[in-house]
Amino acid sequence: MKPGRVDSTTGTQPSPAVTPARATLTHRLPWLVLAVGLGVTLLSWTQSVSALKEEGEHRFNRRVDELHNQLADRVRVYEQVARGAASVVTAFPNVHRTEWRRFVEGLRIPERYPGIIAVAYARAIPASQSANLIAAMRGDGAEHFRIWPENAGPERVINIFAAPASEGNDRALGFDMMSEGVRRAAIEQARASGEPTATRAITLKIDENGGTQPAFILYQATYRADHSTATAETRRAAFTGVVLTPVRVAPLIDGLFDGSPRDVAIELFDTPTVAVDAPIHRSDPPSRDTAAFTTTHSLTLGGQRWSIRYQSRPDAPFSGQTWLAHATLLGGLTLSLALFQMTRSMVATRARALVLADRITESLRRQELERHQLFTQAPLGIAIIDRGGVIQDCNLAFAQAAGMSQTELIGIDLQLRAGDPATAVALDAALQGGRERLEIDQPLLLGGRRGNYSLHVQPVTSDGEFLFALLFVEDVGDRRRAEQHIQYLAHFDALTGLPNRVLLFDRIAQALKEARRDGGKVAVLFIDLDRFKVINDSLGHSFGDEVLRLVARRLQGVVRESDTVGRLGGDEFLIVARQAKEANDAAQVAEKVVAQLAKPIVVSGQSFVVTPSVGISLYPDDAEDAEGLIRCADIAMYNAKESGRNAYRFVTREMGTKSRDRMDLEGSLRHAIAENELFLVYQPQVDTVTGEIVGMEALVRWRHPQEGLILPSRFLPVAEESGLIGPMGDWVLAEACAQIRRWKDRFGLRIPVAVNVSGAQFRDGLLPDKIFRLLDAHGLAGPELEIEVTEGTLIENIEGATVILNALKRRGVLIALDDFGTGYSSLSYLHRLPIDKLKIDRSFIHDLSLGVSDASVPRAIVGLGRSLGLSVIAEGVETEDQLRLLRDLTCESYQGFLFSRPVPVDQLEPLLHTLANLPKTVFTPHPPADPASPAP
Ligand SMILES: Nc1nc2c(ncn2[C@@H]2O[C@H](COP(=O)(O)O[C@H]3[C@@H](O)[C@H](n4cnc5c(=O)[nH]c(N)nc54)O[C@@H]3COP(=O)(O)O)[C@@H](O)[C@H]2O)c(=O)[nH]1
Repeated sequence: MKPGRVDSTTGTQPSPAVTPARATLTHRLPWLVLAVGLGVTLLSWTQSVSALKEEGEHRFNRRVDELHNQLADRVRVYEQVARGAASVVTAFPNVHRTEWRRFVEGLRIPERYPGIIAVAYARAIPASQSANLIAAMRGDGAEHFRIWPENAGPERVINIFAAPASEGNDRALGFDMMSEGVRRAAIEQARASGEPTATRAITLKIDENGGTQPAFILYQATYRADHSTATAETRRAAFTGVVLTPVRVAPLIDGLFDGSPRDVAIELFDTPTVAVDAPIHRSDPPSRDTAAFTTTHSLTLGGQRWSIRYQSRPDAPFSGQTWLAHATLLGGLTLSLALFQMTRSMVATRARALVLADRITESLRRQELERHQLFTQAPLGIAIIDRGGVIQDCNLAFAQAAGMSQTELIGIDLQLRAGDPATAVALDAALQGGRERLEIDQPLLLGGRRGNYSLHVQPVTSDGEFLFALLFVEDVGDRRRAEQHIQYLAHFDALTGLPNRVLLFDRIAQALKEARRDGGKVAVLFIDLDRFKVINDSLGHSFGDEVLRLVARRLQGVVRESDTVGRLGGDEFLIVARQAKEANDAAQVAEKVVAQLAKPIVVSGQSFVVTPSVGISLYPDDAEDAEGLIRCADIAMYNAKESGRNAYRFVTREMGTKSRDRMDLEGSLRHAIAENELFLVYQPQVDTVTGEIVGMEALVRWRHPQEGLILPSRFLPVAEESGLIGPMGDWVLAEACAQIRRWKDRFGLRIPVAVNVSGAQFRDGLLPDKIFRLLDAHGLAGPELEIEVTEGTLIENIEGATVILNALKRRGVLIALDDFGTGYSSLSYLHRLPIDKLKIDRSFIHDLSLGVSDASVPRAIVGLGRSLGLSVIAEGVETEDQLRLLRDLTCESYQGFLFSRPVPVDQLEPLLHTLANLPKTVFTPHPPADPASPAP
């Protein structure tokens, strides 16, 4: 696939999955390994144990052979000893017992023949010769010799010699061997066979008192030398006695281990088999443990067949290196477990790797899809070009920007088709590894459409090797247009299309430069439309906008091309007249302005005249820079307004002073609020019939440290213009609420106190919250306070005013409409607003007394109030005539110098005191001195 092109089929390629069967096998693999490992271990261990056993058995057998042969040899030797001793007796039938002893001692029995107790000789005699034998023996020195047991039988075989000498052997002398069955049987067999013959296991006479010690006696018969011993019969006839060799079994067996390890336990049976489990001798005490190896051999001993059972002792090292088997087992187990763990971890690692691989695949798939989406869906035109500048692929946005189809574009050589040389250069640079960005305003490609494009070329490399380049194309036409629009808005007034303040300053600066160079003059005309606010408020903003557009066109018509007409904002326009040689030139322009605007304007079928007030300033006469010139023209414009409107004025020095005074006043007022120079005076409101005080109006005053008392008519306009009306109004409200609280506390005040609220206070929308906080702070319910607003304030924003007044009304605050009658005659709003009271403007009351009015307006207002359920109060009542007229008109209350001027708190308090003491007080007009109000 070409770089960057995404095949949707690859996008849905399934991720590699592990089949369930394979997963199960993989899962079981560690257990399989463990099983095989354990199997092999068990096998190796069994084989190893069996090999060790075989080897042990072999060793054991060898050892047993060695012991058995040794035993057999001994027995043979003992037989030889018996035979040898018998030969001595045969050769020397009269051998003396001392010679016998010498002979036996010469054999060195204790060292050489373990187990043999003695080598003795017993003579065979008939019982009849017993006395002779006793006599012979005693005669030979054996003084105590006797035959025992006496009279045992006719045939006697009497023990006459026993060596080596010992107490036991001596005790055995005289014993008749034939007296006891086992011995007799053996002697008879020995006599018959002529061969050494052993008894079965017996207890020797010498041991009879010393505990059981198994032993046997080896008999060898002796015969007369001169007699034939060829047959059993002849041997019986030639029989002279027996050489007897008593042998204790224990030393015989123990002797086998002299000089070798005691590694085999031996059990001796005096029977041909070991079926009878009662050995005559055990070399070791019986053990509960089964011996590792056992074998049984037979031994012919003095013609008897004995059995010998050999058993390996537990501590005998026949099995050799048994640890090897254990080591094999242990090693095998360890290896199996290790392999199990290893496989398990390998399987786990593999599983993790598979999951990871799946994730990576999934992530790659997603990336691929994202790339695909990005490429195809991007609003940015993207093309992939190869090293030669040929398009390999492109998205729809690119094709749209190029004005060709994607199919047409693929394969096109961009460098050849670039709409301008800069594009070709950028491409060249990119293909050589650089990076280029440029904006072109040409057809992008042949066949493309003209427009603004931002072109960005990005080479893509891998390990420093160029792969392809990405070409991003963005249609920046909208952006350019937006920039141009912003540029336009920054310098032109959106409503009229005239230069705005910024451009006006620039134009003035240009004109000043020119004037400085040429020594000419520049005139600045500040134009403000008279009473435009009234038009705007009463006829609507779109109407007002249309008026402003028409005025702008007319103003453009009165100036030369080199002059500039601009709009400062609102209804304020500015004309910058270049090359004004003298003031008169400027005056002519101003006259033209006045004349042009004197012509009626028709908007929406309504014809009317908008007059201007024009102020003029001149460079270099009045100011040196744009700001100074505009300020001077503004001052002059005010002067024109003050002097009756629809006129023009040149700025003068006096005007400047007046304006400066205004500025000074603003500074002082700012200071006054902070320094508590403001204070309130209160004017009572009185019932026209009863003369009772029914309310009070709070009016602000300023005690200037130098100028003394300043009235609101002087500082309120400055406060309004400078924005100080906000903090000032807040102060008035706070002070009035605090005073109401004090009066309530001192006099139980029950009448409302009215406070004037300006349009600015109304506009910021925070008024209700501010008032609620004050009421709460002073513990007032709401109806103790009355808010006086003018019609103008309400008309400015009737919707907003409705919200604010409703909020105040909900809290119980009273609302009075001030200066009523002077406004906009649009009374339709009245029934929609929560108003309590109408205040007839004092101009109507004044006119009444002069007789210039027929009281129709006050009458109408009283009627209107009644029909709407509102109370009506007249202000500015100075005379009894006026009061009488008002009473006749049934106007409920009045306010004016007739009753009282606005007075400071201390002067009002005696009245309030009286009010507090009288349930229903009737105040007679009693105007107290008012140092805080001018005389009428
Ligand atoms: N926003 C605020 N406006 C205020 C505040 N205090 C006053 N004002 C407004 O300033 C205007 C001038 O007020 P002021 O100089 O106080 O004059 C008031 C009275 O002194 C005067 N008056 C009262 N009786 C008579 C009279 O018999 N003859 C006569 N010639 N003048 C009289 O009228 C003024 C009260 O007017 P009004 O408020 O419309 O009831 C004036 O518009 C004040 O509203 C303030 O704190 N905030």
